[in-house]
Amino acid sequence: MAPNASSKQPLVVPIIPQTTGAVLLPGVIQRIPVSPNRADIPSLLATVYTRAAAQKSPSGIENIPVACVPLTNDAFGQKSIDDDDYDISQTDRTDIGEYGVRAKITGVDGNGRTGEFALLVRGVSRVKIEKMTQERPFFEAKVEEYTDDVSTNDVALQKMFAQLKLISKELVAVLRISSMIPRPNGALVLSPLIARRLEFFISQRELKDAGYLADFMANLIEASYAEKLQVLAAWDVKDRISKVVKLLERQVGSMKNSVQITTITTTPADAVNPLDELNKLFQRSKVKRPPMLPMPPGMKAPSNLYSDPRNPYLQRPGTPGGEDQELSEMDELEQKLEAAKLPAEAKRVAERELKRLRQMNPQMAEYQTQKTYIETLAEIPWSVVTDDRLGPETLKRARTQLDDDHYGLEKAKKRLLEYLAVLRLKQSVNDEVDGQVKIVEEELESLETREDGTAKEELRPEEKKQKQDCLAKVDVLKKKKMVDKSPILLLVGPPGVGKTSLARSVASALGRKFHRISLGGIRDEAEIRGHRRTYVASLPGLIVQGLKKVGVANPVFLLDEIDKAGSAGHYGDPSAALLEVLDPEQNHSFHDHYISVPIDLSRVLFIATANDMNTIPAPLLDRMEMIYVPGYTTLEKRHIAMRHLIPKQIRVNGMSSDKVAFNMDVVSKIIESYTRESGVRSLEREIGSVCRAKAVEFAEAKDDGQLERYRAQLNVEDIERILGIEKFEEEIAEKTSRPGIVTGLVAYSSGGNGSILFIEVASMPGNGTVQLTGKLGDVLKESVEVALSWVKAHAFALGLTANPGDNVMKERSIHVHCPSGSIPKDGPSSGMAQAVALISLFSDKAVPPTMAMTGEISLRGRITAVGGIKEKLIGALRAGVKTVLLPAQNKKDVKDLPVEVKEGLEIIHVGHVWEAISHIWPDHIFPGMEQDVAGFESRL
Ligand SMILES: Nc1ncnc2c1ncn2[C@@H]1O[C@H](COP(=O)(O)OP(=O)(O)OP(=O)(O)O)[C@@H](O)[C@H]1O
Repeated sequence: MAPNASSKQPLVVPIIPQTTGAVLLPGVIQRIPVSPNRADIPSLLATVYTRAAAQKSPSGIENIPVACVPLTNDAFGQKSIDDDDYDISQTDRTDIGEYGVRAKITGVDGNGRTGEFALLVRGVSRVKIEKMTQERPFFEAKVEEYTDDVSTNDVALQKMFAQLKLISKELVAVLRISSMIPRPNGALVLSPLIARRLEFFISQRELKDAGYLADFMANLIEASYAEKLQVLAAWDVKDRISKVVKLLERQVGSMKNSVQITTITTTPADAVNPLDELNKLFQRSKVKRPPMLPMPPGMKAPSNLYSDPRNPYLQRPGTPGGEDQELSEMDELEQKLEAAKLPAEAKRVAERELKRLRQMNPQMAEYQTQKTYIETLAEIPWSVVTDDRLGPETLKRARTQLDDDHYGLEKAKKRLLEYLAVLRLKQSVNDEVDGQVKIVEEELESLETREDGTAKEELRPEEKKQKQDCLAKVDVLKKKKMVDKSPILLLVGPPGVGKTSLARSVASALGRKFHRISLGGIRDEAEIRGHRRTYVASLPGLIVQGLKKVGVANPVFLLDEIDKAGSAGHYGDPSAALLEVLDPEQNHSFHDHYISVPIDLSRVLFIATANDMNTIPAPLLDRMEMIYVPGYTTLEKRHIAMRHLIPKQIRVNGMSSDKVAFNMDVVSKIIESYTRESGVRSLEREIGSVCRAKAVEFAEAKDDGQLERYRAQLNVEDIERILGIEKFEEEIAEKTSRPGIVTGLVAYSSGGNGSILFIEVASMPGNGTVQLTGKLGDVLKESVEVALSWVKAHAFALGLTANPGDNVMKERSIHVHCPSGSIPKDGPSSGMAQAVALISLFSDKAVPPTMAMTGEISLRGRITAVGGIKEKLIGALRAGVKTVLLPAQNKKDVKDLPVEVKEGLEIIHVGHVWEAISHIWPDHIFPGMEQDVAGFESRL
């Protein structure tokens, strides 16, 4: 016996002598035509049927084994026999070959008109004839059965198997290429789909299937009768593989050389062409004839391959032993669509498109586009949702989550919790309504069923009325349900203040999936809405892509940097598309150009972020609820650093708290000398740099075996050594006090940041003109003029002119400049500072540089309220200001200030310019001040 085969018990089986050069191989289904002069087959069949009936076998004759044995020919030292010449009565046992294949008769295919018929047999395993036990009316013999016994540890076999797979795939590849070449009518081509399936089939085979794959491939290729007999006689798997590989190499070589392939099989004309059958099988068209497709070993071959659920090619995913990938692409798509539970409209479209796809030739370029579209439809989470974790514990859990992740931000957290509370309330109302609906529906059901559980045929009049009442009640209750139109939240604040991470915390507190869509720099509406399918390489928009990615219909979407999305331009208006996304009234039927079926976005919780509200189009802003996330004070930053950023960076950089330790001084040093920002992003970066530097130090000390020299605790000197020279110094320290320079305060709308601003006024000989530089807006220019008018009007009272009638601007011009780069400045809030700067210049008295001021000025010198007090004062404190003059009307804003600011700054409220200058220069006597103030007060 061959080393790679094992024998089983001998068994006695009827023999079907194979004529016409056909050779059945194990795992292959073959159609054996039976000519009228073959008397042996009818009697063989009769016996088989009788045996099957005696066994009461449910699968009929399939259970009765037979053996297909080729007749001997020259290759085996005997004669070659043609089908028509074959006469069983003239055949004796010497004409029957030594080797054959145990087979099952899987069907009988008859032609009622001609009386001809064919047997459908499936090869199971190789057999060797031991002894002929009967010759008439049909041959029967005692045979020994052999099955492949493959050792998976056999290295040589592994190599041969790899080679077999390789050359098999090459054959498919060559077939595929040759199919693309135009050929005469009727010539056989291998469809790309089949080729792919075939490739897949080959690559799926494992070492244990080595012999089976060799048989499979031998059946596919062009080979002479003798060569096929040699394959049949190759009991040893290695021997068989080497024979088949040689045949395959020859086939591939000849195909490569010839462009024209008309047929690749030498099977007789009336036998089934395997390629043809493969095409049919894989396309699953409704062909009548069973294919000559090899079945996996041990697999039952059903008589109808196309409908039998045991057919591996038809098995559904998940069924045991099923090769789901073997399903046709169409089936997979259909199943995907089914699983996606599309809403009615989408379903209609999907079915229509699937139908179109079925009619398309897979070689058409459009085929793939069409397929991708249907796949995208199936991948959109139409109905899949994650459970909102909105129970009694929600608010508590959300609070803890927000507090754990963020320091401070009380107002933002409060607003987010309010939002969650509303969401929960809505849901509990809905749950209650659902409960009531259920009770009414149960009532309805009991009304319509008899006691024995069967449905009543007709209702009594009073029952009919009761039913109508119930239906009306259900209607009313359903209307009571709160539609979950989640408001869109907009988090506005400077960069790095935790807007993104707040949104992330909300998502995790709700147990929803989180997805970030970056809108910065989007100019093309199609990026949000997708491209129409008529465009080449069209894709769905960011929203649909996001839905596909998260795979649920109720995620949290963060629309990051909504203020930086472009407005109407060359490529449509992205903000108009956003409007549709964000409007709770519209977003239950969002329209993506690519998908072109309305998509319900109402269950998505949108949270948008922006740095600057001013650039958000008004209609968009109108749809959102704003939550302001202000910048942090140094104190807050210190806490954030100690509690969140340092532990995070220590972890991220592979250190631990016993290897690197920060203290408050170190953190303050980093905040004050290396960062200047409203948020904490740079701070986090710098802390990261320090951790990395310490990691290097630690690793070096460890490598040198000098761990005792390593110091975990950081000090201020370490910071200077690690982070280099200080990046920022106190701005105020740069300035020495000079007449004509005043420190103003600004809150930049871009970035929500506050800072100080120097107003410089210089005087020069001239004719009373005023020059303004420093990127000043119109309102600011006007406030300079108002300030100048007041100073000119009160020049004498201020002691700037000798006589009441003199013009302070006579023979001089002034130049007002607001340095600090290209930052655009506008707004009236520097009016007071302008007036003070002019007075300082004309009177030659400097204003203390640590004093800053903000306030609008009226023509009569009154100081009125301004906005952005918190940012301005935080900025002022950061810049080293000690005293600030604020309008008296802004007293209420001071209450909300962080303690650190209140304690760090002396805040003086003033109502009039006179009041301001009396605080600035307390020792100076202005000649007309008392009279002017008295006059001013009497006019109030
Ligand atoms: N209050 C805070 N407590 C703890 N960590 C914070 C806090 N604020 C910000 N952070 C941290 O600062 C980093 C930057 O925050 P985030 O990315 O959320 O900023 P952002 O406001 O979204 O900025 P941008 O506008 O630039 O997108 C994150 O690592 C975040 O965890």
